[in-house]
Amino acid sequence: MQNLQQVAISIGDLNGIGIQLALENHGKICELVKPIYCIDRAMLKQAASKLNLSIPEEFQTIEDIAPYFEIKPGIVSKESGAYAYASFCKAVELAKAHAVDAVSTLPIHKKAWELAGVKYKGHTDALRDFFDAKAIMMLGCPKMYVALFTEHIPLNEVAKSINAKDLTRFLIDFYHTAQPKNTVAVLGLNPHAGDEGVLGNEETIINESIKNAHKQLDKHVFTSPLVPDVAFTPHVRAHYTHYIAMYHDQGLAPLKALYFDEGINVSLNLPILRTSVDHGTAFDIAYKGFKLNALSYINAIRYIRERDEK
Ligand SMILES: NC(=O)C1=CN([C@@H]2O[C@H](COP(=O)(O)OP(=O)(O)OC[C@H]3O[C@@H](n4cnc5c(N)ncnc54)[C@H](O)[C@@H]3O)[C@@H](O)[C@H]2O)C=CC1
Ligand SMILES: NCC(=O)COP(=O)(O)O
Repeated sequence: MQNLQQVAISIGDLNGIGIQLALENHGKICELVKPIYCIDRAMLKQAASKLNLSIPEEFQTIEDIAPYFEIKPGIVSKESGAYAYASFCKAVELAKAHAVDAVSTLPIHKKAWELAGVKYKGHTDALRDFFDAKAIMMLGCPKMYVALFTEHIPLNEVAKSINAKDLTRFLIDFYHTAQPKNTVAVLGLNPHAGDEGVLGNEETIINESIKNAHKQLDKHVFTSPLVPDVAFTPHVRAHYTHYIAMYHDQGLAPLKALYFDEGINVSLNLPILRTSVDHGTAFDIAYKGFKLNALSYINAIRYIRERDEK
């Protein structure tokens, strides 16, 4: 039998659903990889007891992640934010030291990170800084992946963030790291992709970036800016597996409408492999005995396994 890869799993916000996913799916995860959970035993026991779940055998944990605190299901808290961040940092530390082959992250709450004084909006943002690399956030599944040119910024900053230098670099990095086999659909920004300048001009910059990228790659990879409200209709989707969106909800609203259950989040263009679930902390259903959908979590781990097999 093939040696399984070791994967550090950061435990996410312990007031949310991540720990239930980890406990309930340990058996399935162990068929794919060897997981190491970045959580102290005492915190694990507290969570398992609150969930009324037993701790599976050979559930490998790590001590001294962060101070013990009382789990408060569904509550945004500084303590839980600090623990989630420390757990993520431990997972990255293991990957940096080559003690694991990859990292997979359970969901964190952005406000809890902020309350804990964490300066990053999310994992991707932090990884960019940790590795001084231009990480690319891509979510999806083999039927449809969407990479985000801008992500966790306010909407009123999107248009001014679109410039040819950064977008050209992004397109080239995306091509090298996502390795798309087919033409990649690039979205315009404005309604009707600007309608030849009637409704905005950012498409001129997007077009220029696409041309620059084609020249530097010496191949034709990307479409011209597509009309965003048409780009995800079934007959257009039939032509593409990879999309590039100019902002978060332009890409993720259609993706999650179509593939929320099975989708994952992958950080491209980094020296380590990091995947994640595509959903958040789901505080509304945490510790309430709800049956969770675990497909995103399992697929996030499966992606790591399949990358190893390639
Ligand atoms: N990978 C990560 O760390 C991510 C973190 N977040 C963060 O999570 C927090 C909460 O985000 P929301 O917008 O409320 O989205 P959410 O994904 O936590 O919840 C949206 C809806 O989907 C349901 N849901 C989510 N995952 C589920 C699962 N596995 N099984 C069954 N139902 C599930 C929830 O109950 C809720 O009704 C925010 O701070 C957000 O930024 C959001 C996405 C990814
Ligand atoms: N919308 C994706 C999300 O919020 C997760 O971001 P990250 O934590 O993977 O950077």
